[in-house]
Amino acid sequence: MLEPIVWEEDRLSLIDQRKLPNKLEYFICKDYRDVAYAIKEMVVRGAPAIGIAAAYGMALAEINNENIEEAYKTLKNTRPTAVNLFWALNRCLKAYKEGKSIVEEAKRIQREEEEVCKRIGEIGEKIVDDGDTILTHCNAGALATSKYGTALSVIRFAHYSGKRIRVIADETRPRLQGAKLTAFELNYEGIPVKVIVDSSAGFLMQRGEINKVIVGADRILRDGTTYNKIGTYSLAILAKYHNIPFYVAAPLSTFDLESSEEDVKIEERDEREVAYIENIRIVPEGVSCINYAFDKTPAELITGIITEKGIIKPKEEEIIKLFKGIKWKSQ
Ligand SMILES: CSC[C@H]1O[C@H](OP(=O)(O)O)[C@H](O)[C@@H]1O
Repeated sequence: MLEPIVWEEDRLSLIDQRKLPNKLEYFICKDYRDVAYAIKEMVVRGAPAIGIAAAYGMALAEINNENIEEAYKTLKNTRPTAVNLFWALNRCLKAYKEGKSIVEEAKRIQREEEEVCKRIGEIGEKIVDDGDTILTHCNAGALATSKYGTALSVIRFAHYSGKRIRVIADETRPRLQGAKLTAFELNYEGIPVKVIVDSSAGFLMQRGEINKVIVGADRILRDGTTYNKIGTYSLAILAKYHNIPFYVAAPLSTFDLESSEEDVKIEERDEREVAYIENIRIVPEGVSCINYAFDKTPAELITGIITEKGIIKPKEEEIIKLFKGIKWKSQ
């Protein structure tokens, strides 16, 4: 399986996801600034993955004897929507303030998230039926989490269990995580996958060619409102209209029990991501673009949330129960 995040004691090596699928190369981070750059420029992306990378950014600040508070602030300001980033940074800052090793805390976070993603797959594969065609959006795979993935972990474990599934990955404009990353990951492991343009999803649903939709998440509020890659909300509406089950797969580190919708900043990225494809301008000069990187899906459009502690309905009382007996701070 791919290893997108590799800690090598004095450096952090990240698969440069901007270069996939044509080149499999590592981007080397020697200090926390390199990690901040890698997160902001999407060398590494995906909610759990950016949390783990940021944790190692703090670890690099520790071994380089740099200002930990400065490193924390720089890394915290890279991307605003995925709550895993803040959850991981706060765990590292707490370890530092308690006189513990940040390096060891970062390693612990990576190990835990990998284990959690495995559990999500083992639990979630039960909602997949033999013969299903599953639509997924963006990339919620090993490349987004360090190992297994979330939505792709469910898909992987269904495949491993012998279920004959087919995956439809929509390309996910503008950064094309579906076409470039999900298709790469699944093809790399021999899991049948086809790529479609984003606007085909509704037509395939109308033709009865999609049995389930499974996506990842970047932040889930206590009322089940789910923030994920732009286009997720549209898919949820389409799935509802066509009575197709719509699942979100996410670890507890993606839940944010403290924030309300007003608190959540939806990242707006450089409009050149929309205006250019592979350095060729496709939008007339002088015409500007809108480039929200995420949208929000209300709980009533979600069939279930697959977590490492089980599959729940997106209801506040079920979400709160996930955290029963756990001391947990999202922010
Ligand atoms: C398993 S979380 C993956 C999540 O993150 C992606 O966003 P980005 O590629 O911009 O980091 C997308 O929302 C995925 O669902």
